[in-house]
Amino acid sequence: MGLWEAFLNWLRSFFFKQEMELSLIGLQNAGKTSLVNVIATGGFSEDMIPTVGFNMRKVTKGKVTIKLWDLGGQPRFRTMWERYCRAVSAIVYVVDTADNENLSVSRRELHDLLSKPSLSGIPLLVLGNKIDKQEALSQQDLTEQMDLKSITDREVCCFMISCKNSTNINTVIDWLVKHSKSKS
Ligand SMILES: Nc1nc2c(ncn2[C@@H]2O[C@H](COP(=O)(O)OP(=O)(O)OP(=O)(O)O)[C@@H](O)[C@H]2O)c(=O)[nH]1
Ligand SMILES: [Mg+2]
Repeated sequence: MGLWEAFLNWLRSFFFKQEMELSLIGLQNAGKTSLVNVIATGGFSEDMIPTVGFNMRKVTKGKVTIKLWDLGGQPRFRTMWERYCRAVSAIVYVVDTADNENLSVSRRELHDLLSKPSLSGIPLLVLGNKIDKQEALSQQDLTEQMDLKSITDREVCCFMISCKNSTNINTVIDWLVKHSKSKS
C-alpha cells in the first residue's frame, strides 16, 4: 500500500463505519445468547429461553458494527450451523467449561463444522464460558479436550470468559473488532 493510499484509508476511517458478520456456535446451554446480551447491553440472566432456530442482533462497538448470528445449539438446529458460517469474518464457538459430560460432543461438533470445505480458512475464536463455576476447566484442559492444537488451517484463538461476571468480555470485543478489518 502506497503512502497516499494509506493516508486516504486513514481519512476514510473517520467517515465510514466498518462492518463485520459473526456466527455464534456451540451446544445448547453453552451461553451464546448470554454472550450476545452481555456484549450488547452488559445484562445477564440466569433465566434464559433456549434459542429456537436463530436470532440476529446488530451491535455497534466504536466504529465497528457487528452483525451477530446467534444460533440454536440443540441437536435439531446443528445442521444449519454451516449455512450461517459461510459468509462470516469469524466463527465464535462457545463451550460450557463446567459441563464435563458434553465436552466430547462439543469437540466432535466443532471439528465436524470445521471440516466443511465452505468454511476453510475462517478464523476461529473458542470461548470457554462459565469460569465463575467451581468445576470449570482450566484453559489448558479446555485446549486439550477440544483438541484445538490439531486445527492448523486457520487462525485459532481461545479465551476463558464468564458472561455472569463479565470476565474477559472486553478482550473478546477487542479480538472481534480487530478481525473486522481482515474481511475487506
Ligand atoms: N454460571 C454461569 N451461567 C451462565 C453463564 N453464561 C450463561 N449461563 C447460563 O447458562 C444457561 C444457558 O444460557 P444461554 O445463553 O441461553 O445458552 P445458549 O448457548 O444460547 O443455548 P441455546 O440457545 O439453547 O443454544 C442460562 O441459564 C444462563 O444463565 C456464565 O458465564 N456463568
Ligand atoms: Mg441461545
